[in-house]
Amino acid sequence: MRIDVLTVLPGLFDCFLKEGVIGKAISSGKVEVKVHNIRDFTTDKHRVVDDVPYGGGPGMVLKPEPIFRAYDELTKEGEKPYVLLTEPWGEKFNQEMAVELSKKPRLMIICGRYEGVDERVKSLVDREVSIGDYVLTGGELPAMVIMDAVLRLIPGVLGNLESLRADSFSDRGLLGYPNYTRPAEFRGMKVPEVLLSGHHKKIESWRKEQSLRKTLERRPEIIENLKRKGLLTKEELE
Ligand SMILES: N#Cc1c(N)n[nH]c1-c1ccc2c(Cl)cn(Cc3cccnc3)c2c1
Repeated sequence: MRIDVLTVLPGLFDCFLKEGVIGKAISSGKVEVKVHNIRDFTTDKHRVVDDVPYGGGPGMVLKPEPIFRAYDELTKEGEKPYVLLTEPWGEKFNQEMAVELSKKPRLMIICGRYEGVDERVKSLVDREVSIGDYVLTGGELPAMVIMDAVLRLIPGVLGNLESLRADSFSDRGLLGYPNYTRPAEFRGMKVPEVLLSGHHKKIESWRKEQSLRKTLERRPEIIENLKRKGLLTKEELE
């Protein structure tokens, strides 16, 4: 998969693209991510990317020309990308969308800043996406959240251990089970006996029960949704 990111703050992506699972996936060539500075697609001496909003109002708006120039330049060859625009009021991003996007051969993510992008930019966009009902200062963090959730789904990106963990639980949106490591007792708090038993079947069913219980308590709508889709097994429903 290739992802092109358009942003006026390319430096925000430096650590994200160098470290961890995503950094390894890029350095190993499993995925390709290119970050482009919208300023590099301006033609004036001052490399202006924003301007005051028509009709007045606070803040600045990202101009359409540099973004269109970037799009034209980056789509001259190869497959046309599926274009995302991060927006405060976009469609809510979720695991289902992450799975759908992970199947696209090429994505482009336009990250806005200031008060947003000129409305005409949306003629390039396939999906306006928000990562949640809270207000951030710009579209770069949402772009990193989306890339993280999508790229981990690309075959080969997760290591063996992690891919075992990425079972039907997390990918069904169920909450995770409790994790413990040494010591077996710490400040009077003991690790559940079952986890010390070495009985893999019992451990697996304990973890499944913990995950379902936590999901039912904290996010009952996820359980209802899975029930409706027939994605819970008979024993999971018991
Ligand atoms: N995704 C997402 C998301 C989220 N969940 N919160 N905020 C954002 C987000 C995404 C894109 C932009 C752009 Cl472009 C400018 N801003 C700042 C802003 C915030 C509120 C009103 N006007 C501008 C963005 C915020």
